[in-house]
Amino acid sequence: MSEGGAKPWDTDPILRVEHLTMRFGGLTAVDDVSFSVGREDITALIGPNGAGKTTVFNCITGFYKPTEGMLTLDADGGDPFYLERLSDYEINADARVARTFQNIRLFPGMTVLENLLVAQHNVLSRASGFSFGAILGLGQFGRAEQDAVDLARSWLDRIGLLPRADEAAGGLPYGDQRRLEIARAMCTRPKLLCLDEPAAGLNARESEALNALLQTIRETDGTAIFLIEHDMSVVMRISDHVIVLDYGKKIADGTPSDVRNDPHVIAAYLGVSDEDAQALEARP
Ligand SMILES: Nc1ncnc2c1ncn2[C@@H]1O[C@H](COP(=O)(O)OP(=O)(O)OP(=O)(O)O)[C@@H](O)[C@H]1O
Repeated sequence: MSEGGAKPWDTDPILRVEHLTMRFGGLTAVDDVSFSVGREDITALIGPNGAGKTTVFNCITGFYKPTEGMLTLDADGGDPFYLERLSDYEINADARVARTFQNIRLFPGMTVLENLLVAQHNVLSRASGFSFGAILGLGQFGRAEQDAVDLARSWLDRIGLLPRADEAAGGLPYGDQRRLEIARAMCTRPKLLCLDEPAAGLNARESEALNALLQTIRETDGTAIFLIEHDMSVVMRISDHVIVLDYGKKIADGTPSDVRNDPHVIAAYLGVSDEDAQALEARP
């Protein structure tokens, strides 16, 4: 594990996870895990199958209520959001945490553009005041609707799908569907974007396009990215910070080069015993 002074993600975190524990009956899926997610970072959560990665995600995004622990999301100087106390709806709409899932969850029969408009239904519902004027497209609602279309089209432009705006989303190639899902999450203007295995099933070219998209989000949108990923080429190339879980516990936390050379991480991935890991660590 990396040692030394304070890391950038500790000095300016958007999210602090403290002593997170999640038990399912007798099984401890996540065991007293603490880490920070930096405001301007791409942070990766990695680990072998069953290590507890998705469970951590589900706690942060409100799908599970943690058994123990605090999840504090910074609120631009206002009162922070304590995510462990909020519903998944509040975490998304108020704390502005968006997520994607391991399996694609677009509406395949809707058009590409409609998928991005559906994502903005909270803003549109608020602007409508649920009124008759909204049905007629009047006043505030008319403007909000135009803003929603403009935002959706600007995202389609960024991911190169504007020419296919009116096609059914289900007919897009897999890599385009993955990037459309990320664009859909970004249409909610999140402060923290959580991506569950975004590179799963992508070929090398699609993976390249994904990397480029994530880097531009980090650089131009001011959205922190937190991702679970098995594809080490993606993790090592685009992450600023990598956290490694094994059997529910954090075993490493540092820069990509810190964790790449960590004997505990090597041992976890190769399935060697703790004793062998110690021997690896003791080697000059
Ligand atoms: N709802 C649940 N009920 C009971 N056990 C669960 C539940 N969700 C996860 N687990 C268990 O918790 C442990 C961690 O699972 P989790 O899905 O978080 O791991 P993971 O690191 O995301 O794995 P993978 O890389 O295979 O997706 C596993 O033993 C899993 O079977």
